Amino acid sequence: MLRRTIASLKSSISLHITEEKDRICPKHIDSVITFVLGGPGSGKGTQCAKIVETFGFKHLSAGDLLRKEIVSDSEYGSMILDTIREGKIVPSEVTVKLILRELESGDNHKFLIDGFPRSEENRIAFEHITGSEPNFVLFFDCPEEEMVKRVLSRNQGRIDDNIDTIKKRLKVFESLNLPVIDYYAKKGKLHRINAVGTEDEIFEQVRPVFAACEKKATIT
Ligand SMILES: Nc1ncnc2c1ncn2[C@@H]1O[C@H](COP(=O)(O)OP(=O)(O)OP(=O)(O)O)[C@@H](O)[C@H]1O
Ligand SMILES: Nc1ccn([C@@H]2O[C@H](COP(=O)(O)O)[C@@H](O)[C@H]2O)c(=O)n1
Ligand SMILES: [Mg+2]
Repeated sequence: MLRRTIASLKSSISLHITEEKDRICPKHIDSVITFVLGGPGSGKGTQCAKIVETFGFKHLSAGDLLRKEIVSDSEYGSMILDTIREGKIVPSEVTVKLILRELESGDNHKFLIDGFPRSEENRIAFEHITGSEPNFVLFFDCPEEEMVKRVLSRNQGRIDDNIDTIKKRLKVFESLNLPVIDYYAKKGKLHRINAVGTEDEIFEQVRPVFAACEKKATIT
């Protein structure tokens, strides 16, 4: 059902989704969708790798999908590159389209959507287009100083891993991403994780969230 609706949606997504007909409403969606949020360098990707290994989720990193789009022949490539270099947010329709393509591919129905939604605009676009909400949301809460230290020593050749872009990303995190985190906290969907400590220590806070989700799925 989800696949069919997404397939029909793929051709209809444009940069301005305003019409009712452009929505998909997978009411019977049986997927588990987890949003993974946190500032730059808070450890989202690192912890997602552990969740994949332990709980078999499929990891979709919005940033990775956008970076792949830059190196492909995408019409959006140069716009995405400029946006990432400036630490700003790519228009939601572009990012949601990339996420939907991944949700549609493969057999896995348990998804970690890392680095999304980064703004209320992202959140609303996802809800509007898919007609669905995340089952729960992880927030890796990390002090700025630690995030800056981690990003500057990441050494993966990312164009945004420099002090100027990090400062911009931190401002964007505070102004656009924190309201989304507050939104899910108010909805009772947020799991706040203290992102300071070793990778293993942090994962020991993450593990019970997914263990409870598995238990619930067994019972229902
Ligand atoms: N608990 C930790 N302690 C120290 N370093 C860590 C920890 N977790 C991750 N790192 C390191 O910090 C860097 C950033 O981690 P990661 O890429 O997982 O962050 P992220 O939240 O995905 O960042 P971004 O939003 O920029 O993609 C990496 O080099 C990673 O190895
Ligand atoms: N929802 C998103 C996610 C990311 N971006 C852009 O990509 C950059 C890198 O993202 P990471 O998750 O890999 O840190 C980010 O700074 C944004 O420029 C986006 O626009 N929308
Ligand atoms: Mg990451």
